[in-house]
Amino acid sequence: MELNKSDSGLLLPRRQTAVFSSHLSLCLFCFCWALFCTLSSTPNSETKNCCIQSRDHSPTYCPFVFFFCPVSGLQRCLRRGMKLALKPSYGKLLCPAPMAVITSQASTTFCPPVPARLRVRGWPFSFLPGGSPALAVPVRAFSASASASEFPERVGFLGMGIMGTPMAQNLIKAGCDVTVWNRTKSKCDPLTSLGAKFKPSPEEVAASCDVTFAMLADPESAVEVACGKLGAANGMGPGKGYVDVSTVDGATSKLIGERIKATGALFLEAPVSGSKKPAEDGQLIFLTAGDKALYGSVSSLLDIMGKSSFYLGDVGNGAAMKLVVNMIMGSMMASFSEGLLLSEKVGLDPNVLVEVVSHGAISAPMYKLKGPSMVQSQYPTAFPLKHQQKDMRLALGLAESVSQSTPVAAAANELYKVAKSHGLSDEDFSAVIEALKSKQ
Ligand SMILES: NC(=O)C1=CN([C@@H]2O[C@H](COP(=O)(O)OP(=O)(O)OC[C@H]3O[C@@H](n4cnc5c(N)ncnc54)[C@H](OP(=O)(O)O)[C@@H]3O)[C@@H](O)[C@H]2O)C=CC1
Ligand SMILES: O=CCCC(=O)O
Repeated sequence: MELNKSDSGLLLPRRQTAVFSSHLSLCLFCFCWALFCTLSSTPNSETKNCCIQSRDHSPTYCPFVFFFCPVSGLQRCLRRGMKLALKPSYGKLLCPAPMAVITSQASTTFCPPVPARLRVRGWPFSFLPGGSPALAVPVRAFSASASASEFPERVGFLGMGIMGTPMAQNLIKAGCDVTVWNRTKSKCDPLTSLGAKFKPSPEEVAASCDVTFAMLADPESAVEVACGKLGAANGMGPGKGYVDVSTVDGATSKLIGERIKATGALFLEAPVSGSKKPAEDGQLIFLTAGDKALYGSVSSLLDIMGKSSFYLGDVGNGAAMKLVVNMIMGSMMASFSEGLLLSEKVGLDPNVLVEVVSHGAISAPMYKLKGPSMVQSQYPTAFPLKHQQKDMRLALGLAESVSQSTPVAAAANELYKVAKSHGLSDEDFSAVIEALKSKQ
């Protein structure tokens, strides 16, 4: 066997020397990387409320992730007593590339949720029975005057549709104690199998939770669930909060808010921008208005479900902002549909049009996401067409209330109505293109 003389004078096999030096280089690289990132990073709004979601990370990697997390200012967050939450995007943003891959891997098998009694406040590690370390989400009690750093203990969620389901799932995965309800009970099954509790009415959910979210189809269902016979308002009271994340008009939101507040509870409207995929990825945008104390109290929950939130003042402003955004989106989609069909009619490849648009000033993620399937007449539902038409109708009502002229949106609304009359209500709203085809 060939031998090398090491610096210390020891004689080592040549292969061992090579292995030793490659390990040494790796350690050196890791150390330099951690040092560089620690020095170069500061806690920002991304890291401020971050916490490690135990289900998203294999415990094998958790300490590894944590080792690198000085990197991201995470240890500094901890030292300052901030809540910790690590989202895959967080990993992608701040960790080196290989880490991004590791941190975005979900591992429910190896990293079970941390039981509340085993969580250690202010320290991210807890030890599960069997000795496997997992990362814990510190949980604190909710109060109406809670600051942004507090975490409501028991969270209710009403409405397990396309949006409500992934939003509630993200809360469960983050370690929240979640209780769910849905008109069609079977849609709660995926949530209860993840650990959620079930209650048979909105009233009972609200009565058993500190804060209750509602994600319902339209103004009628939002009012029914909040103020109806077995509605959430009956279970509300001082020290509780109700957050309506459905897309409704301002008048509906005010009605619900008044009913909730009459019980002594707090109310926040918080409709969301972003569709099915952002809901799954915890990347929604919340447009909130109402009780600011409640906004502060639930901000950590909004951070789990979304990437940003706006506080817009009085109830009605969040609803108005959401309707204006969706009015623009509805018109954009109608116009895009016309463009796709016109390009095809004049002998162009609509796929190339999608590509051209994506390079220019009118580029929008929505076109890139939905264009290719629209060309193939496929409309996998993320945002149901019936909801887009509802939003156009409500936006036109808003415009009417202040005598604002909106002829483009009014024309687009007609197209959505035609699409609905062709049985496309439950297709994605991009199916509005079919209304233009059938006209010809
Ligand atoms: N999908 C999207 O991309 C987005 C949607 N939104 C908005 O979010 C809200 C929900 O959307 P989404 O999840 O897509 O819609 P879905 O149609 O998938 O879900 C609607 C939910 O409302 C419930 N519901 C409907 N009518 C009633 C009623 N009368 N009483 C009780 N519950 C009722 C449904 O219960 P059941 O299961 O029993 O039918 C279901 O839970 C809408 O306001 C929509 O405009 C906002 C942003 C994006
Ligand atoms: O209300 C639906 C919004 C859909 C989106 O923002 O992509």
